[in-house]
Amino acid sequence: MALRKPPLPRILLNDVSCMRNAQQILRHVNVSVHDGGALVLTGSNGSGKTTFLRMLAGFSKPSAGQILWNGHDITQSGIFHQYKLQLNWLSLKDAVKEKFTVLDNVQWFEVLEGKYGKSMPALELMGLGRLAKDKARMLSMGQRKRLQLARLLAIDRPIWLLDEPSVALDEEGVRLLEYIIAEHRKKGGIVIVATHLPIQIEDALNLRLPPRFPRRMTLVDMLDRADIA
Ligand SMILES: Nc1ncnc2c1ncn2[C@@H]1O[C@H](COP(=O)(O)OP(=O)(O)OP(=O)(O)O)[C@@H](O)[C@H]1O
Repeated sequence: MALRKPPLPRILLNDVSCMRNAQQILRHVNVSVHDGGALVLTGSNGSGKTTFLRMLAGFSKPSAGQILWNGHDITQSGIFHQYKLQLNWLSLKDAVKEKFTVLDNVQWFEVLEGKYGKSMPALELMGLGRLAKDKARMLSMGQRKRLQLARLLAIDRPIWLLDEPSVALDEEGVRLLEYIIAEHRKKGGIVIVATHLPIQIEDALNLRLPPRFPRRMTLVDMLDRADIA
């Protein structure tokens, strides 16, 4: 009887380190995520959670190690082209166009994606249906976050990279976020979340990034030390 090979993880970080501004931010990270999986990144301010997500989004490259998608290094240009079409990125910069209506702010992204018909149901699910025709400048911070989440649903790509997705959401908003994450995972989607606030995500892999090492001493620090001595 032939033994079946275990499936490749969809995403594999193999001994990945990352530098920013000549400082080492991440060191020797090893993580694998399969379809339907979730990874939750926690850690103190400046520990590197956003850096981790940016690297996965291809905005910065690992200084060592590899990020593999379906077993292929995402930094290879042919691979990156396909990989980036799998990603849906949500960050504190919400790219909401204030002069457009709420619906246009979602539909625009959906049309660019070559899709149709999901924007309005997504807004309704996120509790923004009755505001669809209003200008986006009327939205509160929490409503803007709900609009971003509606975009995730309308664009409907398999890998969600979410940087602090629950910031500004009320309790009902957080429950909706948890619901759409769970539903996305049921369809085989992957969710990678950086968060300070608790979000209920069943069977998620938790990665707590260690606090950053102290920055290198500046000339001022050295002079201060010389004063003490
Ligand atoms: N644009 C940048 N250029 C250079 N270095 C940066 C830049 N942004 C952040 N860093 C450095 O990277 C480190 C990690 O930042 P990052 O934003 O990844 O942390 P974080 O864990 O997401 O923090 P927070 O919890 O505050 O959002 C910071 O301490 C900072 O020194």
